Amino acid sequence: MSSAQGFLNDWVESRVGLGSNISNSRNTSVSYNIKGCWIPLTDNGGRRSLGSREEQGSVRCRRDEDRLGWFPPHFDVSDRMARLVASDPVFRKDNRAMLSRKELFKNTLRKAAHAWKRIIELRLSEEEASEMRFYVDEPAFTDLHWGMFVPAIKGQGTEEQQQKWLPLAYKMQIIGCYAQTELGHGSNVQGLETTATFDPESDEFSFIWWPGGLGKVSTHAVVYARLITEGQEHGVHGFIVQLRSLDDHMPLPGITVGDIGMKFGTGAYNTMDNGVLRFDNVRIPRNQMLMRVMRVTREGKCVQSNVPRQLIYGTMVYVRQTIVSDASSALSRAVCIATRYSAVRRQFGPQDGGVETQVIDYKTQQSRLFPLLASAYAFRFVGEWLKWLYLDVTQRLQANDFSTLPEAHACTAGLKSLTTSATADAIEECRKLCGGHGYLSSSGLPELFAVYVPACTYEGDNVVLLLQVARFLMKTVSQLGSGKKPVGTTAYMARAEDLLQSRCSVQKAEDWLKPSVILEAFEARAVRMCVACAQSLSKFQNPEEGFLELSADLVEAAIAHCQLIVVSKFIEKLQQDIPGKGVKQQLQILCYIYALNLLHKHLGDFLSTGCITPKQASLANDHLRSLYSKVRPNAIALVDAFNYTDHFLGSVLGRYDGNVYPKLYEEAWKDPLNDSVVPDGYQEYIRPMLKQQLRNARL
Ligand SMILES: CC/C=C\C/C=C\C/C=C\C/C=C\C/C=C\CCCC(=O)SCCNC(=O)CCNC(=O)[C@H](O)C(C)(C)COP(=O)(O)OP(=O)(O)OC[C@H]1O[C@@H](n2cnc3c(N)ncnc32)[C@H](O)[C@@H]1OP(=O)(O)O
Ligand SMILES: Cc1cc2nc3c(=O)[nH]c(=O)nc-3n(C[C@H](O)[C@H](O)[C@H](O)COP(=O)(O)OP(=O)(O)OC[C@H]3O[C@@H](n4cnc5c(N)ncnc54)[C@H](O)[C@@H]3O)c2cc1C
Repeated sequence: MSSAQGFLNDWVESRVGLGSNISNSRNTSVSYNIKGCWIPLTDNGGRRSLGSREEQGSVRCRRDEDRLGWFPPHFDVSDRMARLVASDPVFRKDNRAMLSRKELFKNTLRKAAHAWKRIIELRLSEEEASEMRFYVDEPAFTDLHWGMFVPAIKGQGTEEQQQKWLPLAYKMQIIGCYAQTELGHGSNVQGLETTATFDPESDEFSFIWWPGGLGKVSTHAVVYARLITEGQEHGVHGFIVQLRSLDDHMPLPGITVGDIGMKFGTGAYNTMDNGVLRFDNVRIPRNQMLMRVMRVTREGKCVQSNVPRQLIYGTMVYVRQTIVSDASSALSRAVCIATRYSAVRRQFGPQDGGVETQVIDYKTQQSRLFPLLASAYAFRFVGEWLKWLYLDVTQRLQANDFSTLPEAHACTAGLKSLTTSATADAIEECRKLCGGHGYLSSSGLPELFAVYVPACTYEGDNVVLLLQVARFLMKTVSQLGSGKKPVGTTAYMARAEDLLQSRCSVQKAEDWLKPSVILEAFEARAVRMCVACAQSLSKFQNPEEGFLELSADLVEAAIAHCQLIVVSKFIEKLQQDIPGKGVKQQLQILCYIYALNLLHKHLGDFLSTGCITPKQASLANDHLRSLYSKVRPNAIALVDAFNYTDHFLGSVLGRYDGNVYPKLYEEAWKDPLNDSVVPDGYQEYIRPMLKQQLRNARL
């Protein structure tokens, strides 16, 4: 097996030198198997050999029986694509922060074109291509083309429209974006001002619009606009619009298009050409309206199909679901950097002058870091479950069963909100966990934060999305007495009466080790917060007014419900058969840490709703502290299990070999400021100043 195919996991004693290794420090050793790779969990000071994983030729072959069947089966694909990208100089990314916007963007185009060439040459499957794009690790127009333009046509186009447009899109003969947001309207999709007016005379639409989309690359867009026919409005629909000539890339007549300018951070999301688009009486053929939900006849009549009109929002549901899995990736990446560096970094230490303490051994470091590690696993599991839920709802929709659509909407909206907010905060926390060096661009964390943080806004502002969850929850509560049994993620509400009365049974710290106890505490908290909101709402004559007035409380209730989903899916995962000695036990510890840390952070909710007593809260905290000690010996193995190459991590602090300090020094010299010893500007500005002071001194 070549180094490009395998995963190095030889754990050997390495030299103990300040900051030159990643190590753990106590004495147990269990085998650990995660994401299909064999990893010995160790804490015997079992340090790994130096040398980045890409460079190593020695590989321990994985055995099939070591695999965790319940992980997505794509480990091999993912591993192969990661190495392919890491070994290709075109995909180099360590110079991004130094490039001007124009250079940066051109380089992104080069990478996208090169990736496409490799995809064709190597005849990569869709899964392989998607993994390759992931490891290239640079936001680009292709994300929107594959992630939104294609799904919009698939989900909202008729069969005939799919047959016409999809082959062109699959072969990249057209490149598309998703143009929905306007200058004045993003969250409020119904309020879009762009109109598509049907003109029966010429069988064409006309548009006036301002979108956020792709400013420099897309030849086509799915544009969302309010449909007007026969002088009447028929809601927002998607329309395929050609923006640029396929010959010379010039905008078509009536179209003004460009980039909206630099965004947050250097490098970061500026590889993406978010754009401005104006239509001035642009005309498109009638059959370019996506007509799965509603058809417009040649005469301009609207014919509603049997699918619910919410399907027009279907692409957003799809993307929100992918964003939850992406949250786990971004979080695990930041946690991998912070954990490895925390094992390398030493500060203070024994009074007798021995070696200083690894900062990972400080309880404060553990209490900040390990809940984030637990969250990375929790989000991975909930992301897998959400993928399943999405596939399930898609299959049902095809069979004209629309019953689970509201739940799918609530789950994707709520979990997108919960996981992206937590991940953005966590990346920043990881930066702080790395002390001063975390602020260096070469730590990889500032760029990761800048690239990631818009996920809290795009694809639905996180608060707006939680309000959607709250609406769904209030509807569920209001139907409790009507005999309609809540199902799926709200099934626990069927036990509302019991949960409103229940008393937590914890008497000693270990009682918090029972999954049923944890689940019940989270269920009781969510139900009580939802019912309290519903009761407050019922006091308003106008429910919409009440909803606005109580929106902050409703958001809290929605968060409680979404956290319950994550906790319960983690617990469900652990009920499955998990091969590998000690693996289940480690995941159980992470599960408890995830849940008990949330409990600790949201203690106000649990205490004020009477779900637990102050004494039980204090026992939970005691227990949480003891769990950190159990994670500590395996912390490095738990982040190695994410199987990230050094190229993908893009962090000097997170290097696999732990060789942080020499590499930090090396990186510093690469900065263009160090190209010359005396800086440009010395003669103009510094020298005259110094001379002036000299003259003044002489005077
Ligand atoms: C080779 C490479 C391969 C692959 C690449 C793969 C993947 C890449 C994937 C993706 C790319 C990822 C990231 C790219 C980065 C950035 C992309 C960002 C793109 C965007 O931002 S696009 C714009 C997104 N915009 C929004 O999200 C707007 C948010 N607003 C809304 O969603 C809605 O307007 C609203 C829900 C907030 C309110 O809408 P409304 O006013 O119409 O709704 P009501 O509150 O009145 O509700 C009416 C009714 O409808 C229900 N509802 C609402 N939304 C949905 C939905 N989405 N699905 C189902 N049902 C929905 C709601 O519950 C109400 O129901 P009720 O029963 O009547 O109560
Ligand atoms: C990097 C990036 C990429 C993007 N890519 C695309 C793309 O490809 N295609 C596309 O069409 N769009 C895209 N967008 C736009 C994005 O989808 C919107 O910005 C997003 O949906 C938020 O809408 P908004 O900007 O109108 O926010 P606003 O709704 O104006 O939000 C502003 C504030 O108002 C609050 N608020 C709004 N409504 C309510 C309410 N009802 N109750 C309480 N509070 C409320 C919000 O919580 C927020 O605090 C992108 C945005 C970014 C940042």
